[in-house]
Amino acid sequence: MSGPDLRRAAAERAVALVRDGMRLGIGTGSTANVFVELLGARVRAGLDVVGVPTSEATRVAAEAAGIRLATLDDLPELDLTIDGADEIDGAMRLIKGGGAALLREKIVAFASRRMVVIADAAKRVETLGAFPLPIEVNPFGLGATRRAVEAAVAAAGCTGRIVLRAGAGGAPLLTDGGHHILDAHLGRIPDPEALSAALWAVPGVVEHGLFLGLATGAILAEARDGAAHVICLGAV
Ligand SMILES: O=C(CO)[C@H](O)[C@H](O)COP(=O)(O)O
Repeated sequence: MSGPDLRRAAAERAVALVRDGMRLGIGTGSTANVFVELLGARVRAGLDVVGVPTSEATRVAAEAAGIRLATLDDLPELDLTIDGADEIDGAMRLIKGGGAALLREKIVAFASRRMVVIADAAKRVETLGAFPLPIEVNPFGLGATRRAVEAAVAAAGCTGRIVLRAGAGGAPLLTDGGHHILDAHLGRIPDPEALSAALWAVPGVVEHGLFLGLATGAILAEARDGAAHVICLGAV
């Protein structure tokens, strides 16, 4: 049983949640890509939905799959968002942004009545933080913002390296919004709410990858007895 099999199992369960007429938020990443592929097959078989993609990469994939797309200007309220995650804890708090799409992902999730996470069950953790926390920052004043982020991280009881994420070619990565990402290698985040508040207080921070109180459900796939099984958390 491989990672791709588990991603497919979670995405298959998620696509079964989609009903005719739904306004969907469509996530980013390898698991969300499988969802896009499966949703496209249902659309071609006659399902009528409209989707808001959370990244340029997802927009391209969804268009190629034949999914009708809109923006949050056209559709400010969505019925359901399906997205991946880098970590999920027992309270369905998430770390997201491994694919650098956290800003649009959070805007779309916030505009959505329900957000269901799809992931390999290996992403489930006791305490968030083993996955480096992505922090999206404005390029202006990067050095000062970085210092302020380090202070905010310390004030929230965390320690660790803050690394500017590089893109292809080694230059600092630029997100779809034209920002940089600082990855905070914290190991553990004892109080995600405190860290969230501390980061939001830094002017150059555009958004961070802690998704707190946004996920309403999760579909996690694990291998058991040579087959993929899904575990559902929350309302799915
Ligand atoms: O937050 C994300 C992108 O910004 C992704 O949802 C997250 O990185 C999980 O990706 P994958 O399904 O490829 O493991």
